[in-house]
Amino acid sequence: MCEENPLVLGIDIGTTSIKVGLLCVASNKIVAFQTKDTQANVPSELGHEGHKQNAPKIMSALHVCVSRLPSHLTKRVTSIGICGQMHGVMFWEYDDDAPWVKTDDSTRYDVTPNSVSSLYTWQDSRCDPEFLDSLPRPSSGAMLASGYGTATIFWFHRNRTEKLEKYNCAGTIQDFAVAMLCNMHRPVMSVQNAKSWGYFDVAKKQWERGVLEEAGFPVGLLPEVVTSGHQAGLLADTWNGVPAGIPVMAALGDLQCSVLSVLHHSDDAVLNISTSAQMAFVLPSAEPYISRDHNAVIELWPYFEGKFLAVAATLNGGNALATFITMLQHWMLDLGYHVPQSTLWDKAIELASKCEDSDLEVKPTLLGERGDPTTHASVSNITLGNISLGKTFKASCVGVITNLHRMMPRELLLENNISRILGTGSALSKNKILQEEVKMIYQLPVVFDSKSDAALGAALAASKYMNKAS
Ligand SMILES: Nc1ncnc2c1ncn2[C@@H]1O[C@H](COP(=O)(O)OP(=O)(O)O)[C@@H](O)[C@H]1O
Ligand SMILES: O=C(CO)[C@@H](O)[C@H](O)[C@H](O)[C@H](O)COP(=O)(O)O
Repeated sequence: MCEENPLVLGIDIGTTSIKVGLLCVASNKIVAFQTKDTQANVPSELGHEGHKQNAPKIMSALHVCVSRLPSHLTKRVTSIGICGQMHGVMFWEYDDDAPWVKTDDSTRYDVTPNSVSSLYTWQDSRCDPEFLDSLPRPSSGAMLASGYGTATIFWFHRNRTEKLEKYNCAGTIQDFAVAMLCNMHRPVMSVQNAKSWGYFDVAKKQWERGVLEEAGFPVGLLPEVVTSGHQAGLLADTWNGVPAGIPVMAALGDLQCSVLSVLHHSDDAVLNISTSAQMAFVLPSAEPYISRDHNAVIELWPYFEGKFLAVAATLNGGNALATFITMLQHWMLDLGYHVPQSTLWDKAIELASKCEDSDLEVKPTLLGERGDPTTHASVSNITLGNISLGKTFKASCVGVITNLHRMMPRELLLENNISRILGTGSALSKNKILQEEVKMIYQLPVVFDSKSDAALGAALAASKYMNKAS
């Protein structure tokens, strides 16, 4: 069915890895897929408060992924949808010259290192509670947290002014990718990503410029905002066989695309566990309302077609388990043994699967939470009988799901007529311990579809919404 049908290229620029897929429009199936860890984390001059990634390295991983797609398929691509890690911000300069140079072999763009900044991600915690309290309150009443783009820009404006003066553009990493592919002098940003930056009024589809200007915020850096699903531009050059001139959608949020990739019924919730983790469901009405009877920690995020997602978003998902594995690897190295992380993952999951249960109690909140940034991780109820590797890893997995359940309990799902959970995200699809704990803690039917992810969602969004009146 897909032999000659048009294909859509979907891209997810995640915090840990890039995912790219080719969607056959006729069958709505992915016909080719590539993924690559970006390994882009760089040490921050602020220590653990700062979380920076090397943007040129992320773009390089993107080019490698797309170059590995079969060329007989990439030449059939008719549009591109891109999503990625929300909230983060990077800066770049596009004056007379672009901060990227297309290579002659049409395989990639080389980003000019000193024309772009690092990516300051959603995990960045430089904006401590005292700094956040010094900022104007968003008039929309929405949350503002460390790692949100506008908060990070405020921090640089007040602490590293000279740094901001070097750049005239700002956006998420996925906005930068779209600007690069379409050779745009200024980026555009979708409502989904604008909301994730803070100081954005979704109803008016506008930045809260008045509040920001009054506080001295460099509003000239704010991108133009467009409807989610809007076309940003046209592919400026042939790219690994993908033909020049095809439409490229304004970049979307990874969470919304993860949901779109798997959600088919209004009584389904979507659990994404990637570097972070979220439980989300679509609110039926355009007027978002969610009962706040529980001590649930729910945010409302713009979805598609004017609808909203009710979301419990924790800062501590796959990253907490990855930190445990990295810690193990470092201990082994200290003892003189190099053990690949893949071996440690496999062994930890294997040993944990042999444990009936674990009464070790792990609170995995290494990064705190947006609603409680000063909290940290802890391990309690340690005995002589529960400190094996298997029991410790199992307790860590239980802790990740228990923490998310605290933010969006089973009762709240039932109140909103949710009868099933759909699982996405590599941390979930690769880890059967997490999968078992979701079923145990939520006591609902759970379906895991490793083929559904944000890259598929980005392609579906481009196919369904781009250049369609909505
Ligand atoms: N071999 C593995 N086995 C199980 N889980 C893994 C393995 N490798 C990575 N992970 C988990 O996958 C997470 C990254 O998931 P991914 O979907 O790539 O993230 P993102 O979309 O945020 O870039 C890591 O934080 C880690 O918890
Ligand atoms: O705050 C939210 C939105 O609810 C988070 O889900 C946010 O989208 C994610 O943490 C970031 O986009 C990073 O996502 P990922 O790299 O973990 O997939």
